[in-house]
Amino acid sequence: MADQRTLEEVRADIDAIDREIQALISRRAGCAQRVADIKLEQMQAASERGETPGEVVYYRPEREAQVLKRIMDRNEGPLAGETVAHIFREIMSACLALEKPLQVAYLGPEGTFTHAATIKHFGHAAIPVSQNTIDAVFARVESGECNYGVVPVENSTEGMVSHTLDNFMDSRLKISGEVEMPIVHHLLVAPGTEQMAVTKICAHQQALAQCRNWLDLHWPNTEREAVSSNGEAARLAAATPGVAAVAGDMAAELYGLEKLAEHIEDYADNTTRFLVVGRDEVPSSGRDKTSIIVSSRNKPGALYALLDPFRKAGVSLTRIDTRPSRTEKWAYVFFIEFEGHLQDDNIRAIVSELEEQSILLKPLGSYPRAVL
Ligand SMILES: O=C(O)C(=O)C[C@]1(C(=O)O)C=C[C@@H](O)C=C1
Repeated sequence: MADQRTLEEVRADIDAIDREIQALISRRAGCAQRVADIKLEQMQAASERGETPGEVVYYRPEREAQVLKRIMDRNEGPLAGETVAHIFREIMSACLALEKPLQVAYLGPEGTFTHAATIKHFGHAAIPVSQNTIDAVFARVESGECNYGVVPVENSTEGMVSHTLDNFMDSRLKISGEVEMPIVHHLLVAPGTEQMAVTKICAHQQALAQCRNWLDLHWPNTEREAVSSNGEAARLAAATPGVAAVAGDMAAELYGLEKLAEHIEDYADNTTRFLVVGRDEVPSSGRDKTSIIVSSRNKPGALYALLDPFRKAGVSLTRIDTRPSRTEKWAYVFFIEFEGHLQDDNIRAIVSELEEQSILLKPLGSYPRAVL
């Protein structure tokens, strides 16, 4: 039967539902506060037992991934599952901030896609802390100044971010999570800037590369300048007459820029993947990935020998990349990523087999597969 309610009746129903939702959110926040007390009590008890008293870890990525995955799996519409999950992402972010506000270092400045990935993963109640370099993100987390860090690790058109992989070679940080962001570039200018007034286009080198064909077609004779980040490009466009920036929506919003052209990336499914780094290992969430660094002697069949344990165990590899070892000329290390958790028996067996035949094996962490 068609819905016969009047506008006033429907709005009265919405008001009643909003009161219920608000009451439930407050109850949920109260539960989060109780969880925080329990975590503190558990840490104090461990310290009294003489176990090494670490810091209380309030953020639980495995739990958050489970909550968000369950939201999406049981969603029945009319809102899309991802939309509802984003709402719960913000509720959990606010609940976690009640327990302990997180300081999250990211590759800045404000307006970069890494900034957007940080907000997407941790929600708006986290405190993003902009860093000028990937090295600085690792350093802020290693020093304890920040709780976690977010760094770019690969782009679907440009490949791996080698500087991130190199940092993992020496860092004791663990991977705590991953974020995937569709990379949508626009040509941005200060409000009121006419197209003919643009004399220079600024962007991060990767953004210039990802929009090369579009720029060659539409702006073949305009100077292009690679700058440190898309956020910096947007800042220059806002401050310098005649400068346009290739950057995303967050940069446009932060620097008050207008879009001369939208979606100028050459490949529609252009995606960048980011890694979340922290000081603690993450327990199994049930839907995990593991990343390791492994190196073997430079001999025939060395790579086959490294991959065969995964084949025998039927474990899917999701990524494999190489980087110079920096310690031995023409020796390489492999960054291998695969499904499963270091706590799983089959993964333990693979790792112990790799340890026997490699000269270097460094687990970088097991972490929940991206849900949002
Ligand atoms: O379950 C916990 O450990 C909580 O702290 C609660 C909660 C939540 O709001 O659901 C909040 C923060 C954590 O990162 C995970 C989940």
